[in-house]
Order: sequence, then structure tokens, then C-alpha cells
Amino acid sequence: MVDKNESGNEQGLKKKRNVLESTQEVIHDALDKLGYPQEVYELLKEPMRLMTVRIPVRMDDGSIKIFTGYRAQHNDAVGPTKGGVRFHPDVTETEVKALSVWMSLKAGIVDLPYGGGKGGIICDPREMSFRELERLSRGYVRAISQIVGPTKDIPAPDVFTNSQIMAWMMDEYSRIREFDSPGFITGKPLVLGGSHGRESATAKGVTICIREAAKKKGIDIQGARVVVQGFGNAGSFLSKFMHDAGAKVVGISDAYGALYDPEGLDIDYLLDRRDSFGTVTKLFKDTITNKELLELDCDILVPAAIENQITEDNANNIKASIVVEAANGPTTIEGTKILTDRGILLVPDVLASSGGVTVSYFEWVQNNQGYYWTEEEVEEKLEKVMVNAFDTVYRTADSRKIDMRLSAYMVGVRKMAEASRFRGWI
Ligand SMILES: NC(=O)C1=CN([C@@H]2O[C@H](COP(=O)(O)OP(=O)(O)OC[C@H]3O[C@@H](n4cnc5c(N)ncnc54)[C@H](O)[C@@H]3O)[C@@H](O)[C@H]2O)C=CC1
Ligand SMILES: O=C(O)CCC(=O)C(=O)O
Repeated sequence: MVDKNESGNEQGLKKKRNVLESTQEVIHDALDKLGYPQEVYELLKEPMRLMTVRIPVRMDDGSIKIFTGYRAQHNDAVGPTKGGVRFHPDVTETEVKALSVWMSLKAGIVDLPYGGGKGGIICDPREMSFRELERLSRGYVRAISQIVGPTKDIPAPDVFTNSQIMAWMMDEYSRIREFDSPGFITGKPLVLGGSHGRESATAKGVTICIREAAKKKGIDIQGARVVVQGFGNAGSFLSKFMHDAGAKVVGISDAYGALYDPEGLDIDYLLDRRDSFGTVTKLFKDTITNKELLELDCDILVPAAIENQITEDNANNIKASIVVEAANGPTTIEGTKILTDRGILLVPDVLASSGGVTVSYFEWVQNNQGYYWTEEEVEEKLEKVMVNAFDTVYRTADSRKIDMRLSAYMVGVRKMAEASRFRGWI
């Protein structure tokens, strides 16, 4: 049977089914290399729980529309599950499952007391009003309220969700439980118990990984040419950080196209003009495609949008020396192999994009203790965590002569495998 989503995008779904299968392949390899038996793989290859919900929403024109949503909880042996909620027309069950597995790996790599979770709703928020989005966000929380909570599963922002949506979700959960529950969700506005540094945390973590990878490759960030796919939360902050560090951001993109200037784009202007969904290219006539963007001549390429962007079809045309994955799952297994064989240093998603969940953890800790940190404290702690994680994954790859994705999976999977064993699950 074809796993069809609302937009009927079967081809997209086929690709996304591969996302879970690819992840399973690498987990299998990682567990094998670590000497775990097959039963550990059987436990970790899929989320332990998946909830599918149907959410009726009153639209502004008075009609009722039913949306489908998911929440996947991969493994909670280490602690409560944690991960973002995505609002996107191409969301599928398979994608959400894979995203929850990646969250477990991230938590393992940066050593957080969490397992992985992830949620998604099939919808296009770009075509919904503010109030429709509020009703959808609240409806989703009501639908999943039994399986989430500050000590069970803690959501956060992801593609096309933001701090306003987190605020509505937190408010709805607090109403259901009848007490204020800031620790139910992270990525909140500062006035509702959000953390300094969360909004830019994913990009900050990616920036640290780029800096560390550049050192390994002998590339000077000053003057390095950078291409960033996606100009939302991850991509726009990253472009700004790279620009401020003296790099030349020569290409950026959004869902509608891409901009290229070999002399460097005016990042401050683009940041000023982008909308809340990370759209900016619609303002320009002279655009290129996302496909062309990925193949531009540059030193550092950062996919910061969606899955399956670097595949066997284009990996041979990538010109960057370093690819750092801010997005989840932007490179397929085949793409990874081609880039690695070509000597391109690939810093995988589960490491590179783990700054977001790290500062989400800091936010949750602050909510739990009711004591809030300064921006400097958050930055300092994030810096330490990311440098340490990069170093561990790089050294494992180097000593075992494997690519950084496999090494990151080995680092990431170990804690949950051990925790599952101590709990007597395997
Ligand atoms: N926001 C966060 O804290 C984290 C995000 N990520 C990952 O980073 C990636 C981007 O997420 P955010 O920046 O948060 O999302 P966002 O919603 O803020 O921005 C998404 C960007 O991707 C573009 N985009 C959407 N569909 C596209 C398509 N089909 N082709 C090309 N571009 C497309 C959008 O136009 C926008 O510029 C995702 O893979 C997400 O899972 C990973 C870790 C944490
Ligand atoms: O901040 C979080 O808890 C999760 C972020 C996320 O969804 C991700 O890293 O993909």
C-alpha cells in the first residue's frame, strides 16, 4: 500500500521511507562495530512508540479541516524523550520515525539525559492564518497530551514552527494539567521561560563544527566561501555567524529558489527582508535553483533545509571541501560514500545540528530549577559541549578509519544501548 500524505506526494514519500531505512543501516553498522548482538538492533531500529492523531480545526471561513499529526518516541531508557515538532506538507509517519531516531543519537553524542522524540503535522502553515495555526497547535497538544510532559517527552521547534507556536503549546498543556508547566516544551519566548541563546543555538553549534572542521582541513574561515541551503532558523543565523566571522556567504536558498553572488551576499539585508518561514528569494528576479546552489564553487557547504538533498545524483558535483549538515538527513548513504571517497569532510547532522537540543536541555534545566542563566553562561556551556562532541566523533572516525557519520552513530548509540541493557530490556 502506498503511504500517501495529504499532498499526495508519493515520490517524496518514497524518498522519505529511505530516510528511515538508511538510518537503520548505519545503526546496524554502528552496533556491529561496537560488538552488540542483533537484539539490540531490533530494539533500536524503530521508535518504541508512535502516536497518530487526527486534529479537527475550525478554519477562519467556518469550515472544519482535519489534520493528521504524529509523535514518535524512539527510546526512553536514558531519560524522557525530546525533539521538535515539524509543520510541513511533506511530513510522513516514516519521516517522523527517522527524525526521532536521530534525536536519540544527538542526545547520545552531546551526552544529554534524554532519548529521542519527534513530532509532525501534515499542513502548510504558510497558507494558514495566525489564529488557524493557534487552533492547530493547541489541538495537537490536546491530542498527544497523554504521552508527553516535562518528565515524559518534551517537544521543541523544528521546520515551520517557532517560539510563538511553542508558547501556545505550553499554554494549552498548562491548562490541561492545571498548573504552569514551562518544562513541557522548549524554544519558548524568553518571557515564558525560554532560554537565552536557544533561537540561535542550532546555528551556533553548526558554526562551532565548521570552525573545528576547517582547522582539520587547514581552511581559514576569513574569506572562506560558504553556501547555505535554507534561510530559516538554522540557515539564517548560520549565514549571519559566518558573515560576522569574516567568511563570504556566496549562496543561500529557500523553498522557492536560491541567490548567488560570488562577491558575497548582503546577509544583513536578506535577514531584514526574510519572512518568518525563511522565505526571501521571492523578492528577487535573478535566482538559481536549489540544485544549482548545492553545486556552486565554494569551500563550505551547509544544507540547512530538508532531507535527501545530496544523493548519488549530485554528490560527484559538490565542489565544497567541507559539508556540514545543519538539516536533518540532507545526505543519503550513497551521497555520504561519494563525498567521503572524494576526500570531502562531511560533518553529519546528528553531530552538527545538536546545538539546538543542547540549549533546549539548558532551557529545561532552567525551567526545572526556576533559576535562569545569562547569555554568556549558555554560550560558554554550549561551546564546551560542541567542541567535546566534535572531538570525540572526529577521533573515533580517525582511529577506526571510518566516516564521521558512522563514527557519530557509534558515539550516539552507545549510551542508550547500555541504558536499555541495565533496565533489562535486552
Ligand atoms: N530549528 C532547530 O532548532 C533545528 C533544526 N534542525 C533542522 O534544520 C533544518 C531547517 O530547520 P529550521 O531552520 O528550523 O526550519 P525553518 O522552518 O526555520 O526554515 C526552513 C528553511 O528551509 C526552506 N525549505 C523548506 N522546504 C524546502 C525545500 N523543499 N527545498 C529547499 N528549501 C526548503 C524554507 O524555505 C526555509 O528557508 C531542518 O532539517 C531541521 O530539522 C536541526 C536541529 C535543530
Ligand atoms: O530542541 C530540541 O529539543 C529538538 C531540536 C530538534 O528537533 C532537532 O535537533 O532536530
